[in-house]
Amino acid sequence: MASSNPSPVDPELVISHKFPETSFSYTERDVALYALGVGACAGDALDEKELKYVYHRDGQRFIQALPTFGALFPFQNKKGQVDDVPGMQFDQRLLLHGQQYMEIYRPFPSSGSILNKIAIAGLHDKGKATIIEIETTSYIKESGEALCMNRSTIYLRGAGGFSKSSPPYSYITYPANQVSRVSVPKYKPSVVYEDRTHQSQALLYRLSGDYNPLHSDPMIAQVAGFTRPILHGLCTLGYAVRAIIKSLCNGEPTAVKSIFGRFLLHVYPGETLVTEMWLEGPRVIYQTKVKERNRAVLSGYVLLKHIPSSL
Ligand SMILES: CCCCCCC[C@@H](O)CC(=O)SCCNC(=O)CCNC(=O)[C@H](O)C(C)(C)COP(=O)(O)OP(=O)(O)OC[C@H]1O[C@@H](n2cnc3c(N)ncnc32)[C@H](O)[C@@H]1OP(=O)(O)O
Repeated sequence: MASSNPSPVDPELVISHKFPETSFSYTERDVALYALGVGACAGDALDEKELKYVYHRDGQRFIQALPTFGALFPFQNKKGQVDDVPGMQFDQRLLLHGQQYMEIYRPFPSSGSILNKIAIAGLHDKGKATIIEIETTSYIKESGEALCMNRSTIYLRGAGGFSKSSPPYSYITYPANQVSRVSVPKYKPSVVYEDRTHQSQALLYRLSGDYNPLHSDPMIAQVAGFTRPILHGLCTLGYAVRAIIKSLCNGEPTAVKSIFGRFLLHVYPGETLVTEMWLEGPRVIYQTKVKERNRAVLSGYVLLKHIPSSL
């Protein structure tokens, strides 16, 4: 007899899905708009470590892209979003960004044409939620050189419970030890950096390509369980990584090799982000807290190319 309450996820259909390749172009204006969206120069328009992200400082030829600029590339996938995946039924308003992992292979040009190759990298039944992981590898279109890889972990509240047997369904295509939750050290952080987001931060950040109404529409935010629109997870990650580059890498955006972040709790625009950093060789463990609520909202690590000498 057919069930009146069909399973929200058909795992075989989901993991066999093949996304088409997608391409898009960006300009220096996109690079600068993104930097403003993650708070560059917000506290000081003359900031000598950050002006280069938004302006051709001292005759500099190109605006320099922050490494997290590459986290925007998956959002240009017109045909590479979770709602395009057959075999998935979920309420889009309950979707949350759970984790982000990025590998950066070469510095981002200040403008360019990009080709995205997209694949399902994970699917997990968490009972009350389903987690889907989407991996996007981005290439310079003309040369075919790989620029970066983004693996986005998406937490779909209310869409779990599809496993037919125990243990619950879990599938990944990558080494399990590559992305795991970090334990924040018990000892004092090497550096602490504080940044106040603006009330309109999500409204500014969305112009970089993530138009999810959870970040702009008060009614949708309430349906999703929040008192008002929340900040994009990748905006918070952009603040944290910018704080690390400024504090430990003298503002040099090409110092970063890979980035991992787990979104622990939502952030409301206007709140103050306090990022604590622990330097362990070339690896920076970090935790970002919201000062007003004294709650951790993000933790992870950034792997640098070299051990910083600026401390
Ligand atoms: C292609 C690119 C597409 C990208 C789309 C992104 C679109 C964006 O516009 C959307 C956003 O930016 S949303 C804003 C940013 N994200 C957030 O604010 C979420 C913050 N985190 C939370 O609220 C909770 O951690 C919450 C709710 C996520 C989980 O909390 P709980 O329900 O209490 O979970 P819990 O009971 O602790 O754990 C259940 C199982 O889930 C795993 N888990 C928990 N948090 C996770 C997280 N953040 N990421 C991944 N996995 C997570 C737990 O490990 C647990 O699994 P297991 O039992 O196997 O250990």
